[in-house]
Amino acid sequence: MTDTATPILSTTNIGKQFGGVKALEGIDFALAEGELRCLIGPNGAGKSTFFRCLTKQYQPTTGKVFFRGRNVSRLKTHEIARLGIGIKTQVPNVFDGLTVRENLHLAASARMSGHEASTACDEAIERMALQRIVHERLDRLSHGQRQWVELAMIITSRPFLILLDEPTAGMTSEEVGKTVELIHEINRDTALVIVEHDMNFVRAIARKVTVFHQGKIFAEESADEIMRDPKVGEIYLGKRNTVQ
Ligand SMILES: Nc1ncnc2c1ncn2[C@@H]1O[C@H](COP(=O)(O)OP(=O)(O)OP(=O)(O)O)[C@@H](O)[C@H]1O
Repeated sequence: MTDTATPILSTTNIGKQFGGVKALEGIDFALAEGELRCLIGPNGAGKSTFFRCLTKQYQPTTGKVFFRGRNVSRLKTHEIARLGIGIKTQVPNVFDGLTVRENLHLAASARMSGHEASTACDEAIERMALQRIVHERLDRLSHGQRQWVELAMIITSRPFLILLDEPTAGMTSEEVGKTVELIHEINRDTALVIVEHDMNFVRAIARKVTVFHQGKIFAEESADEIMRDPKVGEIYLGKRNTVQ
């Protein structure tokens, strides 16, 4: 097998049980280098649990997680972050009283020093198009702008892979549109896994989609095929239909 065929991230037989509840069962998942994958599924399907097993917020009950060919099953969140996985959960991870630039500099300084950190901040500001707000305090920004700052903070560490939990939650449709552009920019050199409810966003991202249902992978197809698949419509709506 060549290096390019080795997935950047994979799992074998991931399961998670909460007491008597099997939230996840037998998840075999593989993400190629540079891939952008959306995880979707109806409420309670197991997406968030799987996301948390990947980020190590949860320790899976069964199975293994591999990152760049290395078994990372026993590592903690901060340890996989150090290996080059950027994580954005739904819990804000910014300092409200600091400016955009100061937040970015703090994020970059955790991994690199002086000049290198400044360069990483400049790059992130340009790539996430934050030039106009770089001296604004975080508490003065809109919800969408704060999310973009968090994306910029993640890319200052130049991760190989980014895991995002519902990045467009609470955004206006205009903000969702801009986020699509920013995600595509990030995906030029970084693989991404995105848990997402907003089907317009998933359609716009237009890559392969993994559908969860009742703790298992139900389907794995292109976004277009998923939207047309009546069986996927059925699990969302409880009847034969397509995803809206
Ligand atoms: N901490 C927990 N304790 C007990 N049961 C849990 C816990 N977390 C999740 N579950 C259960 O596991 C199953 C999967 O939940 P999960 O939150 O992963 O689904 P989801 O696809 O992310 O749903 P949503 O879109 O509503 O967030 C559900 O039956 C849920 O009730």
